[in-house]
Amino acid sequence: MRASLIQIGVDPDETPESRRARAGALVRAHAGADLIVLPELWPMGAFAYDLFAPEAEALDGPTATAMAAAARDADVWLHAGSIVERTADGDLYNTSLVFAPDGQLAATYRKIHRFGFAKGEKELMEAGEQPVTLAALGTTLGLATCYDLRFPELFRLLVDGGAQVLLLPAGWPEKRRAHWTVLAQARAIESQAYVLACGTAGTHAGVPQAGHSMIIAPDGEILAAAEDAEEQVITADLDLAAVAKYRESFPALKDRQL
Ligand SMILES: O=C(O)CCC(=O)C(=O)O
Repeated sequence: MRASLIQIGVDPDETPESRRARAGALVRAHAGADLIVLPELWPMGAFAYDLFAPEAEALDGPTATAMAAAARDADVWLHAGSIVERTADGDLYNTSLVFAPDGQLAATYRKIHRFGFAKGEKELMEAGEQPVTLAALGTTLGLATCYDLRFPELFRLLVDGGAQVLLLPAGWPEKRRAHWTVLAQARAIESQAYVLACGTAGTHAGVPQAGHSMIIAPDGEILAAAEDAEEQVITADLDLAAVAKYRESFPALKDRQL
């Protein structure tokens, strides 16, 4: 299974509308992949708190519509990163969207751990409550978003739900890049699962982004990595059958006591 991560640049000099068109074109340009992953809150930027309410949209809003069309045109599974979702009640969530190759919305995940200390997401958004896994591509995908990476108990629940490939869109800041690399590798190693961690490039709301997106194997080996925080696409071939074999040969998950 071929996976590509699009580390899209999120800078304030581009409108969300223009970025949506560009993201759609990038997805179409990588139509040879089976699975494409975009970052967290890329339409406006994960730290652009003042744009959360103005850019919030329903699950059939402009980002979802554009990404459904891109998934269909490229004939790929598309984890379209996350949007600020506005519900019918007016609540906001940081919601990830996964589209099937026919353009149908196959899964949504509302970020459980909100980032921002007492401000940002904590102040402006509601917390999701439900871990999400979905069957796709002959495996099980587990969904998590950015700050969730710091909470291994969520990843245990995803593994218990059958996840063998963990998808993590993010808008991780450069100043904590060391945590990004170590924690993403740790989640892969302890989950004995692939981790596809896709961050953003550029600087928005004055926060330089870490970039350095990674595709990590179940034994922690980094199979592909962005070399910096510039916009780029990274690709790797995943051996899905190898996950069960690896878990069998090194039975750390089976040896859990708690
Ligand atoms: O945990 C961190 O250091 C960054 C998390 C973050 O930026 C986010 O969840 O949006």
